[in-house]
Amino acid sequence: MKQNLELLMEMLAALPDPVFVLSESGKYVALIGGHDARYYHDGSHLVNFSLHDVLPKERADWFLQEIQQTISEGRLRTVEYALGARDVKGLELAEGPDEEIWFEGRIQPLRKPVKGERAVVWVARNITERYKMQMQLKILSEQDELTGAFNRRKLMEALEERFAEYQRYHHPLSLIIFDLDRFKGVNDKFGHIAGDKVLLTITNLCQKQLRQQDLLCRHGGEEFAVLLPNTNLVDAVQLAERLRKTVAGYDFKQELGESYSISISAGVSTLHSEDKIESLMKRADDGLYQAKNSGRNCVISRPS
Ligand SMILES: Nc1nc2c(ncn2[C@@H]2O[C@H](COP(=O)(O)OP(=O)(O)OP(=O)(O)O)[C@@H](O)[C@H]2O)c(=O)[nH]1
Repeated sequence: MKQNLELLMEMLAALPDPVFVLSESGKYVALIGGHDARYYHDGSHLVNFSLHDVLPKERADWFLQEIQQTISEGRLRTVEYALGARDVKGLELAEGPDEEIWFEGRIQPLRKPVKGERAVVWVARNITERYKMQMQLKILSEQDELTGAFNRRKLMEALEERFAEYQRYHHPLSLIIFDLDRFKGVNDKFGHIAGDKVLLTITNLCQKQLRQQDLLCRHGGEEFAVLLPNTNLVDAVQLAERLRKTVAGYDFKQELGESYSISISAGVSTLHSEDKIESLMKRADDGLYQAKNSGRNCVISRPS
């Protein structure tokens, strides 16, 4: 019996992740495990304090709500959250990671009350490395490798999101589709690698002209799209003109080894009520087609 108890105590003390017992009213009832300072700060002083004693109100409210929801559902729940040592009173100077830690919290209701209150076990696992890798993968999955602009997949995702917003709030949404003029000639004369440099430079030139909320995507080989939230057709055309002038006014000497000008053609459209994403794209595409047929290096808007 004594041996079993000793083993149990040994096991509890050696738990790699901190395990809290938190009451329904938000009190830290107990804490065991999580002693490796590479991953965790020592929070043993928290016991007998309340969430609201040691955390900013908003954070404490969130933890409390998760505890209460777990108790009311009566089953294991998993949450993810970030918390830094400086968010928790008394941990500021404790040994442990300097940066904010991402945690996976696994919350399990206890079967019996503790000190007269219902309570949960909250296992807090440091998942910062995994979280960072997920974020990196997400960025990579949304990015065009050559230019660093967003890719078509991100464009479609953003279009869906903005379209849903438009349906609710009717904020204007416009789209520019532009394409390099006679780019085949650039590749033929200077080679594909030089052509790649041109694509990268054009991306950077355009990006500098855009607001943070605008989304520049490489839509196909030498075709780009710019999604413009909160922008009406008149302003979108103005921006497309600015992009056109910026590219046309640039000398690609550094990229191609000799003075060389390249132009773009653009089509512009804006979302209407009763519209679909496909029709917004089609009108911008039609505008681009018309711009190519009108001699290139120009912008054509297609209101309808
Ligand atoms: N260097 C480089 N070239 C590309 C890439 N993707 C597409 N292209 C080239 O872009 C050129 C597109 O040629 P076309 O569709 O004939 O169009 P264009 O010569 O630009 O003529 P217009 O669009 O009619 O003005 C082709 O030479 C493709 O090889 C890329 O990633 N890198």
